[in-house]
Amino acid sequence: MDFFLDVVLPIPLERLFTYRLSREEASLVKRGMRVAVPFGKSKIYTALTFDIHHNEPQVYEAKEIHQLLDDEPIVTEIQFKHWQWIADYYMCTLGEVVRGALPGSFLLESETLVLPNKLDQVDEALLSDNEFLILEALRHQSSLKIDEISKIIDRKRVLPIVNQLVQKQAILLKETLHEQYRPKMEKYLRLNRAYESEAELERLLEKLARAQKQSQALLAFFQLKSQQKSRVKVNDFVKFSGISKAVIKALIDKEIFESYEIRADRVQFDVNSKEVSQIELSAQQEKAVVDIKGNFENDKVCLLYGVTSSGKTEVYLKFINEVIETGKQVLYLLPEIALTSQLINRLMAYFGNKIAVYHSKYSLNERVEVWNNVLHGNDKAQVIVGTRSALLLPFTHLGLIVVDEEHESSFKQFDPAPRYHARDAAIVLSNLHNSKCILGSATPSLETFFNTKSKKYGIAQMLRRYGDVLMPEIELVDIKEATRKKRMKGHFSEQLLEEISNCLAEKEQVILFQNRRGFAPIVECTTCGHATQCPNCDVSLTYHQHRNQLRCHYCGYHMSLLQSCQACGNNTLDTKGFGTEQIQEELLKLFPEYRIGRMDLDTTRGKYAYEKIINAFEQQEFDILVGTQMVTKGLDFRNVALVGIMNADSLLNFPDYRSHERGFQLMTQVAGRAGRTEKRGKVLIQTYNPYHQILHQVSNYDYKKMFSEQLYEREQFKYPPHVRIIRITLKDKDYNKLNEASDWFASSLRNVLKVQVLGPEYPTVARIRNQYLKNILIKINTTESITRIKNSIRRIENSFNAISQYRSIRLVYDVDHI
Ligand SMILES: Nc1ncnc2c1ncn2[C@@H]1O[C@H](COP(=O)(O)OP(=O)(O)OP(=O)(O)O)[C@@H](O)[C@H]1O
Ligand SMILES: [Zn+2]
Repeated sequence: MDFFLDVVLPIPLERLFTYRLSREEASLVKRGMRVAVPFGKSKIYTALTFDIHHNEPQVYEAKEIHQLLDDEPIVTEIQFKHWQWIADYYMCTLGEVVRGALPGSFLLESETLVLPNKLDQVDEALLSDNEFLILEALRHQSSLKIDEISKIIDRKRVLPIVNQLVQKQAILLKETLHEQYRPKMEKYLRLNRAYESEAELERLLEKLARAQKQSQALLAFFQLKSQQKSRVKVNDFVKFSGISKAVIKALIDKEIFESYEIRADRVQFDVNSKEVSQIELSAQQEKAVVDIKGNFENDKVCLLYGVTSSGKTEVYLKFINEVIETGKQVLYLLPEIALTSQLINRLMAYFGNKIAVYHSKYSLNERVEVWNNVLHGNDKAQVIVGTRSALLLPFTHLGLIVVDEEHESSFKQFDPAPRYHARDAAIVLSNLHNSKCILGSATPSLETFFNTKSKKYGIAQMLRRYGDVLMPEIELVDIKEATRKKRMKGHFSEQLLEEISNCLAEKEQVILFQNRRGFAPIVECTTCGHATQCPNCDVSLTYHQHRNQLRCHYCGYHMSLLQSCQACGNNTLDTKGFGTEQIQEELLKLFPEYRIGRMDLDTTRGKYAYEKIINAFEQQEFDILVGTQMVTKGLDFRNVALVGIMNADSLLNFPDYRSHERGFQLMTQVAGRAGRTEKRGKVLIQTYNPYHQILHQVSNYDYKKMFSEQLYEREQFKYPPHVRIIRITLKDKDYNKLNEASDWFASSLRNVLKVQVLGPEYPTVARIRNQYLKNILIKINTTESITRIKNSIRRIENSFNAISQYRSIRLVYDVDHI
């Protein structure tokens, strides 16, 4: 009897693909292993095995597999179930989920390039013959394809060898080139051991008697060391003593001091582990723990609704601790990579090496390592901290999922497919594992809070800050009046400037929030009104002063700033609106003696740029931090007394049913960064419209009012959580064709579905990278079967694809579009 194997290819194919297996291969294959298979004319793909059977495919000749790549499955049954759910629910293929889930190096293809890494440092004694041959070839050639390697060593089965060489750091795969993981190193200082004894030390001080600065440095070193009772960071030392780096260097050259480096995240662990291994919860936190447990007993997902700085993290820690004591795994999801670094230090202090981190900025190597550790249930990866893709790891016995900042829209993946919501997919995963799930937020999403009202989820609340610190006082500043009376300095009201000065005088720090990056979003001619547009997208170019450039934030197009207007030729170009760069620039003039940092997409491009800025602000190397919404998220700074929101109106005036909810969340979150330790913080919100209801809800911390008002509106106008939304986007370079096609699609939907169909409509930015876009929204009552509707949409899609002139059009489904 013949054996056939169904595999999942990591590409958008609707169906599984079938290959022929030998009897021997069939005895080795288990579901969830990788196989290399030929596909198309000449390509080799890595695919996942799914099913063995005896049914020969009818419409194509089944090819033989190329080779088996694993001895054991690398994907679990639960993962397959979960991924299938994601594919069905979010209307994509299982292959797309697989591609999104597996670390790239699991998916080597015939085209993958292999490059030499640290060839000189490789110990040849540890290489197999084949490994040696490959490295020899790489000494003469800058790169090799997998196929070429196959020829060199004269065998088909090369991927395991390639992986070995990656592990040995002898080679790099092309994708890894951009992603070299460099741990953040911190410089420390210590006294040469030769001077440890008192006698030697005295002799040294005598010797230095004439080098006054050097002996001062030495004394300061001892002072600091006895104060902080731990290792001495070079930066701390400079700040503490005012001793110049030149003097320190002189002492290092004389071999009196020694400098050394430690991986930053490990250091925290070394220092703190003894001091804080015990979690002492406040009464409020204890109560929350009891409430959450109550809900767990009823098998409910539980929302931990706790105001900013109420100490939600410690509550999670308590649960994490209990779960890992039973030997189970924990997944801790965060919306943003930036948040992981602050959190990891905190977690390490409690759980040491049981923590592993997983997100896209980690190298392929490390991701594979974490994958394997999770799969084998190793201690090293008992608690996984990660962003949404961590949800797709091969957990074997998951006991708890924490989704922190559950309201964040970055939990939803936009591009490419699978366009899943990590919070919702986490709840499904937690059900599959029979595990517990906590969602946490100070500003829960309307959906989640609604689910607690309808008793679908449980809720635990913490309405006071930890240590009973008062919530910051929020003041609305009317800048309409001030602008009219010309009493603004740049974009700063008198009140805001005064508060900043007071704060700086007290040696406290300030965060200023502006939701746009760059210098100014529009450069406009005051004579003819022409604004410079992106040639590829329907948006105005943003002015970036630092580079004297106009840039498109959608496609990256840039040009240098023109001297005169392209349309009328007059020298009357002026900027309109403002971004973070302009605020920073104004601050540099207003407060020349202070240090001003900026955190936005432009300053956080490098891999560790994020961490650097956050650390520098933590270490008070900046007095003021200007930022976009990056500064709003869950960061815990100790010394921030004032938060300023430069312009609230821009947050509330988006043409989007969510803009009020989002505005509330953003402002409340950024306000929450102020006054987290003892002294009450202050927040100033500048606005042209101080009567806006959302601003009042923000300044009174009235989440519940916001919730009920918004919920009422959503009910009136039929938006989530009262309906589900599927957004269909059509894309094409041809404007007319797109219009025709999207009309066709929308009217077919209207004919077939008995639900509300809106559009087609152009989005706010109707053309991106020369592709025109049109959206169709489908609103589905929560009582309706969403599966039935998706099936109908698929049938319409099939008819659509049968129309030859529409074939170039791309269709993108976004289920639960947010
Ligand atoms: N039980 C505790 N013992 C000691 N310190 C605590 C305790 N609970 C909270 N804290 C401290 O209070 C501060 C705020 O806690 P945390 O960062 O967990 O707040 P949060 O509720 O997550 O706030 P946000 O929503 O703004 O992120 C932290 O610096 C934390 O170390
Ligand atoms: Zn563009």
